[in-house]
Amino acid sequence: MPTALIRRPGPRLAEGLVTHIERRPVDIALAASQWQQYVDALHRTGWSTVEVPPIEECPDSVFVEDTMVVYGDLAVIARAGANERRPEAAAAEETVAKQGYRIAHITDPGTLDGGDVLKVGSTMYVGQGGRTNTAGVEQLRAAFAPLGADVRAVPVRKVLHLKSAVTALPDGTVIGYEPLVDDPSAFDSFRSVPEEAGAHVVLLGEDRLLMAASAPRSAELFADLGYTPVVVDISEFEKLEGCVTCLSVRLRQ
Ligand SMILES: NC(=O)NCCC[C@H](N)C(=O)O
Repeated sequence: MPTALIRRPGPRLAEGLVTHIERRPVDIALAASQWQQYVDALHRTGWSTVEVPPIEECPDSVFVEDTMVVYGDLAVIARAGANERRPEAAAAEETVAKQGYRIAHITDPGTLDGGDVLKVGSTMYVGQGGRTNTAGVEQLRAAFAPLGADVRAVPVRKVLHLKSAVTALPDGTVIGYEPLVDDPSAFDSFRSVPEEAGAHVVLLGEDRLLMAASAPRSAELFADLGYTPVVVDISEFEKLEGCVTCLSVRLRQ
């Protein structure tokens, strides 16, 4: 059974960072119930989950994907591009180490957020220009090249993270809402979707795609392509520039 790391939202969630959008009030109780529904969707589709212990002082800690990049048997622990988020990494590292992963670190002067890394087979696209810097990309390449990964930097300026702009379908097609993709030609294959949140899918296996309720037309498009959308409402996390990908770290091996 595949496993996903998750991290329960804390009481300060509403104070999470916003960079590219206007701040809107977050309903904490609704966020808690949406988080539970996200976790339930993982369980329903055959995933087991492991909780990283919550860290109450960090409002953005629920976005656990940003703390690491996992490929093969190695977890590279990120060094967040936003100072406020750096304390999130330690407990995430302990949790993934307990799952049997070898550990490496992004170190000063490197910065990297897991949300900037999109893996498509052995290609690892890394968004550079926001939270992730050149040194972060180089360190990631040094860590994963020995495992056969081809680490490629791609520009990200219009949105928070690379995976706020693009993710990939099970056949490797990169999908994105074009007005927010800096350079669609950076990807081996690219297909546009009609909504911003339609660019965000988590591959659940067996052609199921976890996606947000805010992208109904994209869900229809994916259903027409033969995929099965599994839809969750994550409105309270979207107010903090979060998407379905960032609420878990999928451990696929
Ligand atoms: N991987 C992601 O998309 N993470 C979302 C992080 C949102 C959070 N408010 C932040 O600005 O860091």
